[in-house]
Amino acid sequence: MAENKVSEFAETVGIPVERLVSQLEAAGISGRGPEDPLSDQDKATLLDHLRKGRDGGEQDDDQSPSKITLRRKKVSTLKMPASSSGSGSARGPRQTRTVNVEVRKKRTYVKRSVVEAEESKHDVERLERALIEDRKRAEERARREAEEAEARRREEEEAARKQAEEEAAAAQKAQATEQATTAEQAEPEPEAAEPQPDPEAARLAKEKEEARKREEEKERRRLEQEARREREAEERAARKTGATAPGGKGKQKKGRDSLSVGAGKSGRRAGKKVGRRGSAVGGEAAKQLQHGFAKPTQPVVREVEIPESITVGDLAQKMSVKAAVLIKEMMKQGVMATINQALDQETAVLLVEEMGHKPVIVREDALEEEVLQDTSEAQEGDKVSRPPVVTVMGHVDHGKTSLLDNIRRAKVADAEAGGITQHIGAYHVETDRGMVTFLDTPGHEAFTAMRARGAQLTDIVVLVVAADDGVMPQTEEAVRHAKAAEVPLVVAVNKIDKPDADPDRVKQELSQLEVIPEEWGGDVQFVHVSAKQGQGLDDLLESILLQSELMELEAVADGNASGIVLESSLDKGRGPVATVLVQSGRLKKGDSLLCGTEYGRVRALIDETGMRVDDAGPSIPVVVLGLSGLPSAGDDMVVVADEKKAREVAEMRKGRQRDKRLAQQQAARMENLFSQMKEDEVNTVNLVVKADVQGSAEALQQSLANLSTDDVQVKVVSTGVGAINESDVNLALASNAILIGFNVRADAAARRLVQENEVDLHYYSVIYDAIEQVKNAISGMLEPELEERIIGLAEVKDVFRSSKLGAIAGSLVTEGVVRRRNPIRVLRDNVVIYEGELESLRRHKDDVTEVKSGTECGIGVKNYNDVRIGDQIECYERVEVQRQL
Ligand SMILES: Nc1nc2c(ncn2[C@@H]2O[C@H](COP(=O)(O)OP(=O)(O)OP(=O)(O)O)[C@@H](O)[C@H]2O)c(=O)[nH]1
Repeated sequence: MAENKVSEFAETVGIPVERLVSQLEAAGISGRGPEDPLSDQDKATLLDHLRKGRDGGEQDDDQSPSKITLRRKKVSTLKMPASSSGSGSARGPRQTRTVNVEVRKKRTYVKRSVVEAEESKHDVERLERALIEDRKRAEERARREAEEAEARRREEEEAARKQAEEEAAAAQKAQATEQATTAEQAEPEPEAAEPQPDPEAARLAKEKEEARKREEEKERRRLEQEARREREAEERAARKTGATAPGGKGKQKKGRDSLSVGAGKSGRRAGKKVGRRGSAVGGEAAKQLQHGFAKPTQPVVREVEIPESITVGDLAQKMSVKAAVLIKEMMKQGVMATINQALDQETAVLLVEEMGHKPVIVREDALEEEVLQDTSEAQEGDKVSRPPVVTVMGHVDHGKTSLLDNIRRAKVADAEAGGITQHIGAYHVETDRGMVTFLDTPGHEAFTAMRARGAQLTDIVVLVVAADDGVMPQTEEAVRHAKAAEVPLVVAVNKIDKPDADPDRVKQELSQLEVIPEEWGGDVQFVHVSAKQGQGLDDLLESILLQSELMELEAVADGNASGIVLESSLDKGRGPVATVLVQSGRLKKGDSLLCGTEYGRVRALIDETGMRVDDAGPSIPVVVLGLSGLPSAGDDMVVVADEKKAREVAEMRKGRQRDKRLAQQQAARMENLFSQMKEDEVNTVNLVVKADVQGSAEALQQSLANLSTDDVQVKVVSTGVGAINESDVNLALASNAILIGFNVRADAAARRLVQENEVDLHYYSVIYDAIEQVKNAISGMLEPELEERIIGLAEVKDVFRSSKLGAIAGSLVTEGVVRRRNPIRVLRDNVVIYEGELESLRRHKDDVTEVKSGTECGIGVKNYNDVRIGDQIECYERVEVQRQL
């Protein structure tokens, strides 16, 4: 920038070129000729060097004399003859005079360095002057450039402002029309969303303009600061190159403060920079501002990704609106929500559309679908016929367990408490005619629970009806459930061995439920059996297989297996154990499994007889070892090629389940609130259920919840598998619930807690008992009903009028007893014409409390004198009757 040649600079400074060159050499800038360029940096280095030289010279003076003066004195004698004039001759001979001559000489010797220092001092002064001039010129130039840049910037700003105003006005018009349709949606700036008159737009533009100016001023200051920092850095660098004489530090600093070559240079550069950048920034800013202003005038349509569940707060954030705005929008739609409330995908999509954005549904189950797709593809192959899966249903004690037991040729019924089927499992039996798989369920509860989860397992329902008992409530329910699931029935008319067995009655009663026997023209096979004696069982199996043939049940027998989880439990030694029913493909040892929210590799397969097997084909139930946790009954089971993917899907499902549970809890809380507000009359029985296996827990939950009536709500707060522990007791305490242990007991700690807090704990080993007892408990909670009972009736035979007592009906008690204190009704032709109470009851002028049938009496009715001969007076009482469910 301020570079010039050495010769030019020597001329400016006013010293010979040779001296400047030698000074440069001495300052460490060697190899410079008169025509070589000299940079500002070089000048600064030279100046520093010279200053040091000067300062160093001064210091030398103090230590040794800079000059020596020598003085020399020479004295000589000169004899001169006296003068010969008249007066002196008369007295004596001729005389000589002696003259002393003193010659003095003085010489001063000056040290060479002092001379040089003197010269250097002059040089420094000259150089400083030159550099000051130089800097002044540079500053002047920078100032001019900055002014020019500022002028340019102003022009551009003016142009930008005008353009922005024009655009604002145009956008304002456009928005006014748009306002009508988009209202206040999708506008991040509320003020921009409102229609405004033109002056308002101008004001806004002005405000924007001012904001922009402030911004630019800030930018300018930043650039200046940057320049200053740069300058200082350069100075520091310059100082480093010449910093050798510590003695001169203080002065050097002073000099640096007063004069800086770097400052001039940087200042100019900074000036230019500001100018250049300033104008550039000004231009950009203008563009940005044009854009920034125009932005809110149009609705910003965002693509909003919506997962399966999202909170109100998160959704608002995705749309770049405040949560309050979204909540307001929801209120408009009639939904009251809080910021943390979870919304399902459907609702979220509606809201996003409502607010003018584009919903993008995030398919979290893409991976899941891919995994399942792989399995179904791996199952492709020829379908072969498969064994039917049978569920046995029927009324309690009609012989379901005995039947299954007999078919299986195992003594299950005897081993079980109460002789009632408890474990929900499955087993398959081989017959001469083929294979049949039986689901060992306690009735229709588990069947329905499975169906509720979308798991259609059962191909055929065997309806057990005791021939001596006929169709009972649970028989009817079973029929209803089977029909709802469109599963064909085979009726086993059981206990045919009993003397009072009446199979025709069974047929009759079932046909009323539209279960018509084949021999009566229907399509249902009726088989007479005796589970106890094993009679007719082959016929039953044959009928089942016949039915299954009609249904042409088929499945792919090879490839990756898929099926349904029947039950699961935690085995101390073996970890999570799950019974699965293979529906398609072949499940093998070593397969990677995905089971609901669990995954794993099949470590072992065990059949219903406890034997280890290598694989299991369609319709075969098998116990699987090696899962990560306990899947739920009804969960899908699939074999996947990639265990890692299975794990990912399982984790994802768990997360989804958690979200769903949270959403449900939220809903439940609100529901509770509302229901409490609305019907504080409703009593609630809370239950905490723990059972030995998942299936029993679910069956209990279902059955108990079904006991709910309009007056009493039965809520199963929690169900679980395993012993009752402290946390269960705490939960029961917190929710004021009754604890139910089904085939499980409380551990020591839990027992202590139960005793301390007097928690209601009941153990059961028969589902029916559990249900009955809860039912009784609920009955106790029902508000007793008030029932009216007529206790006596009297016929009016005559009417006496007394001034004191009014009308007195002379009556004969025809039925029961008429009591003085009980309420009465007056009936005329069996129609109630008055309702009230007795004023007086007399017999032979004596007041009595009651009059029995066949006795005459005088009855005075309070506040009623219109009693007539022939009327009847009915006496009744109100009694509380405990209601039953
Ligand atoms: N005489 C006779 N008794 C039978 C027959 N089948 C079952 N029983 C008896 O009926 C009672 C109930 O039989 P279960 O098999 O336990 O009845 P269930 O339907 O399984 O009962 P839950 O599991 O409680 O639903 C038992 O005492 C059996 O011995 C039969 O064919 N003849």
